Amino acid sequence: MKTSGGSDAAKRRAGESAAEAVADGEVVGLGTGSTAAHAIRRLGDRVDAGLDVRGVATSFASRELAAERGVPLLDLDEAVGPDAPGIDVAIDGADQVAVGGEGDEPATGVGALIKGGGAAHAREKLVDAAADRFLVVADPSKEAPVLDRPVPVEVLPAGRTAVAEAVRAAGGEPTLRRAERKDGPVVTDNGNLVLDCAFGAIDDPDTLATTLATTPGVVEHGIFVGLADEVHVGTETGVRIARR
Ligand SMILES: O=C[C@H](O)[C@H](O)[C@H](O)COP(=O)(O)O
Repeated sequence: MKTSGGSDAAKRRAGESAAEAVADGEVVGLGTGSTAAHAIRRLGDRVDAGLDVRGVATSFASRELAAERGVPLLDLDEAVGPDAPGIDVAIDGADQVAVGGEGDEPATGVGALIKGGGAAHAREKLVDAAADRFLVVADPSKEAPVLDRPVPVEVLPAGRTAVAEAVRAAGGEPTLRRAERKDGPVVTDNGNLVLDCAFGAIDDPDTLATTLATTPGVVEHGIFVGLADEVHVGTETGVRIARR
């Protein structure tokens, strides 16, 4: 599983805090990444202790971990739809979270997110957007007043050059994500490629999200606007919770 900056203890506090917010009987979206993994492990512990939940995985990795930890699973197609239970809450990590507050003040509010460092953002957005409540789990290294990390963009393989041109025309610099342990590109769980697109400071995430979403060949981009309800930020000593 991919890991990122920030201490594992802080990630664990964040993930466990969100897992504790899940109620008996709920359907839970299971995010991807090193922070969401802590939430899945804690949910597994709670299932062992008698909690009745069903998880909806956002990736091959989150499905595997949930199965290993004994969390019962539903496919997304079984969870949403006319006679389906729906998704009560999703717990997912982020690569960057726009928050209010200045300097050393505690973060206030939760704005747009950048996700997809693990190339799972397409399925994550499906699940996170379908949930009644979306809890982001993060460590302080993910908080920023303005989003400025490269935006992961999942593209159809045949569209990668055309999308890269469109990204340049929109003021971005695309880089094809390459695999660390094989020669060649990262291939997503959906069989597509990822362009990491650097735009510098993103002052208007909503407009950039629309531009990327309407570019032919883009399967999904990693800007999540207006979806997060809470962010659980694990620190070295505790957890801060900021709400939308
Ligand atoms: O594609 C991966 C996801 O969007 C992750 O939730 C995100 O990259 C954060 O991962 P981590 O908690 O490992 O930093």
